[in-house]
Amino acid sequence: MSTRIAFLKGHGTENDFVIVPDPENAIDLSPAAVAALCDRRAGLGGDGVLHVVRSAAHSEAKALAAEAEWFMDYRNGDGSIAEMCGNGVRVFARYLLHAGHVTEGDLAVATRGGVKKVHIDKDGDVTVGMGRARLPEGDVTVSVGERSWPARNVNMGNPHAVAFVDDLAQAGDLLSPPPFGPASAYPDGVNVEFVVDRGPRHVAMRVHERGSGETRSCGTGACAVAVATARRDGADPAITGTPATYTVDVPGGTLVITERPDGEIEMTGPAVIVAEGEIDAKWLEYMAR
Ligand SMILES: N[C@@H](CCC[C@H](N)C(=O)O)C(=O)O
Repeated sequence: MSTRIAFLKGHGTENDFVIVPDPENAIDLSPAAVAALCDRRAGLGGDGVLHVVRSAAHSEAKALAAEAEWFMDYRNGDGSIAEMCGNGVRVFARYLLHAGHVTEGDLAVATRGGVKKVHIDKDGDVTVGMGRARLPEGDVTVSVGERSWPARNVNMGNPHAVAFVDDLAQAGDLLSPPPFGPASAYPDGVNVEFVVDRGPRHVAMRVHERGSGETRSCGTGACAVAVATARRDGADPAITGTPATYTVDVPGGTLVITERPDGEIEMTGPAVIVAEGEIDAKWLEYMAR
């Protein structure tokens, strides 16, 4: 009899994930296995995988086990590893509630970007403390085809290049082939956001994610956009002493981002579980061969 592997499907503003509960870290999730799960035609389909592991059972999270029982072992759709996924951590928390591992309210989740504090609301929204943004100096340019734009370099634990454009369509129908930031600035690749103004402290963006292609939302990307827009607008909470809140529309919904005077950034938005099921371990083994 073949072994079954449980999975769930979830999304945060349509940034969608295959969730693989694996408390004791017993499943071999090779990059090829992740890519097979995320394949939208031959697999389940997703922008990435949320591998749900007890911190104590994972070499990268053991040291965080006293602070956070669960580790989000996040993988991009192509199987690569990323430091952080903002929508992922909100969907991860929604899964923990769904599975009865936690109750509504506050919890901590271990990630490669450190321990994140999460709040699960009764109304369905999930808020995550994303930490502080770093804004490395240096000129960055992003290009799509023949067009190029200057961009702001923002690090949210993972790298982002934020470009302000006149019209989101300027970046093309589909952000592929990938927009390009100078290789020297991003030796490990970069996520690229294109941004337009919608109103006071209100913007809209499209994103091309490293390791996943164009997605319908990116949480770390929305935070990078909020910070880049605030600085462009001359709003720096560390100087003004007042929080700056931006509404960021993404193709898959809306995220609300607040940067506080101490630099800490909070992101709020929906996180949904849409399905659950099982796959045959032999199928995964075959696809990952
Ligand atoms: N969609 C995510 C970001 C996932 C990681 C990114 N593709 C990277 O490689 O840095 C989010 O919601 O933040």
